[in-house]
Amino acid sequence: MSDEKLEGGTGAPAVSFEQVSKNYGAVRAVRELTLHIPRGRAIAFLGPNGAGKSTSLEMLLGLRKVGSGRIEVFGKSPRQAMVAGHVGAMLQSGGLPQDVTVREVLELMSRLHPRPLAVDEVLRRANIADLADRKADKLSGGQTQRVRFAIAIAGDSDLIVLDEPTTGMDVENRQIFWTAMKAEAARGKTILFATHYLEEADQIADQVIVINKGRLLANGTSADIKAMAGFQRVSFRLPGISREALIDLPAAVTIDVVGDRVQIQTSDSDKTFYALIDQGLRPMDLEITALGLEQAFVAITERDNGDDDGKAEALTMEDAR
Ligand SMILES: Nc1ncnc2c1ncn2[C@@H]1O[C@H](COP(=O)(O)OP(=O)(O)OP(=O)(O)O)[C@@H](O)[C@H]1O
Repeated sequence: MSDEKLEGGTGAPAVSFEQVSKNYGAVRAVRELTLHIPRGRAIAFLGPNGAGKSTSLEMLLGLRKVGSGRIEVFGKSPRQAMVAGHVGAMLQSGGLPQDVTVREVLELMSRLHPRPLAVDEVLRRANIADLADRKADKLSGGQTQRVRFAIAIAGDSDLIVLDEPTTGMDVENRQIFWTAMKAEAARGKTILFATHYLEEADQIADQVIVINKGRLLANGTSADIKAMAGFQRVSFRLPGISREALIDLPAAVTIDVVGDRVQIQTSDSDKTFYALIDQGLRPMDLEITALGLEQAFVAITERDNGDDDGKAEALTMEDAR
């Protein structure tokens, strides 16, 4: 069987996880994770520290054994997909070799791939032509990250996996990096990236996957995730109010009362606001703000952490619509 093409069947998703679990002793790092990632999209993989992102990505790359369940990459096992050159990766840690230039590093790495890009093309795509003749071990943290991204794309792979690629980059390096990454996505590559920079995920990702405590919490567009969390925050002052008096407000997702300050996350701020008025209440210093992805992420993970029956119900795109 030739590995030149994606024989997993043209319909096979880029990545599928079926009921995947992984324990480290007593730590349940990944729990019954089922995911399907279509081809040609940029997907943000989000979760708080310790949620199981790196473990999932390492299993997907064939670097860590799957505990139970099944992972397929273009219809193949992770290892087969790796060997066939379908996957390029940039992991969280990993330095660059000493005493060689960036160009030499890329030449070396290209030899590991069955169908590498020309090194000049990699330098161009990763926007690091200016670093080509610099010694690889003498670069700044942000420059090192950009060279590591170049290594990830050097094989012209169909799937590019990036684990917190912009850690340590300043704003300028991050912008250069995301421009290069978006260009790869525009070439039809599937890009799966874990990040803690949620604003960037919001701008760049076609699809957002959120995991918490090793389980799938949400899977949809950025707008879907915001809708799941409650789209807006209504905040006002109302002296003497109790949380109990507000508990039946329509569309309210969470209600917090601290002193005379009330904060409500709502999926429909008009409905919530008019219900307040209908109850004869007169809120003061009213503010209505849209939730960003970061606030939505915090809201859904906090809600899940407060869910003490231990069972998370994954929210999907269908739920949000
Ligand atoms: N090699 C290991 N041995 C034991 N426990 C581990 C190991 N690697 C990870 N863990 C634990 O498994 C859980 C998931 O860790 P993982 O690194 O996959 O999470 P993460 O979402 O990538 O976190 P972060 O955002 O902090 O990088 C955590 O509780 C972590 O402490």
